[in-house]
Amino acid sequence: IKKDSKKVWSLSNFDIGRPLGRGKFGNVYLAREKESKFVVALKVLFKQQIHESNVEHQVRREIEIQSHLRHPHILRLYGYFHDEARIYLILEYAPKGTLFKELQAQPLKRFEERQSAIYIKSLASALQYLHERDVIHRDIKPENLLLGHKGDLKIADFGWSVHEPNSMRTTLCGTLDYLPPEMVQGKPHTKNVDLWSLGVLCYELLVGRAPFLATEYDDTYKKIIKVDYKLPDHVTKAAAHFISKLLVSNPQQRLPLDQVLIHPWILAHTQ
Ligand SMILES: Cn1ncc2ncnc(NCCc3cnc(NC(=O)Nc4cccc(C(F)(F)F)c4)s3)c21
Repeated sequence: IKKDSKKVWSLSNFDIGRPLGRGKFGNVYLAREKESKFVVALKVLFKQQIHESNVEHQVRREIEIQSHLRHPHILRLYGYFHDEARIYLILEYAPKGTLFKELQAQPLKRFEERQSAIYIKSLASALQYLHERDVIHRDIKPENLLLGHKGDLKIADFGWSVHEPNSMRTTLCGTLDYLPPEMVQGKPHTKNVDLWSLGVLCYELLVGRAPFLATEYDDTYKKIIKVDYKLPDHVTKAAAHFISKLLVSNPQQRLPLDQVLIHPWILAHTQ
């Protein structure tokens, strides 16, 4: 969006298209800015629900953090506006949708090692950019990873991102699947939580399900604390080694991002 970022936007500046996704706080729609014909995604958040869930501070922080980020693998937040009932986020449109949808579309519901390594490398470089700015994403999962028109990965939804270091304040809701031991135990946590999630994501891309999946909430809890996961036989030794360096209970012992980017499994599949 070329206009100066101080511009005050309103709904009348946009033609609204089809829904792209539905969320707890509101839906996201394809939209086109009328003057420039620039296509965006418009995420609508209902103030009532935001207020009831006491996450106003998170929306403000998301806007503050993401509007200053510029990286090829981070979805742009171009701006925002609000009316009496809703907050609108003006987002970069990702034509190939979520990685979650792409994963479901795979014949075996999982990716080959090469494709998985390409996604993981893109994500690791985006996380390196965030961590250099002391930003922790904290919500890395296939639903929050989008694909550009070339199938290139983009991290989205900074609704849970914070500046490091941090101790959990807002009660967690939704799936535990991606949370590291220190967060499920409500301990203060650092950017190393994103390294754990990178390992969980790598497992899910290669296997087709999350490593600590369980039917009961507290079974997942127990498996996370014990780092209790198994890898199917089709996963190569190099991939298994890579995952084992990230799914480590002690946050300090997780493979740092600069090592992730030169791990033999990543180098073998991406040049
Ligand atoms: C599905 N899809 N397909 C193509 C496509 N192209 C672009 N975007 C899409 N989807 C939207 C992706 C998002 C980006 N940023 C978000 N941010 C957010 O959702 N923030 C947010 C929400 C609820 C509560 C809170 C908080 F803080 F109050 F807790 C914060 S959602 C697309």
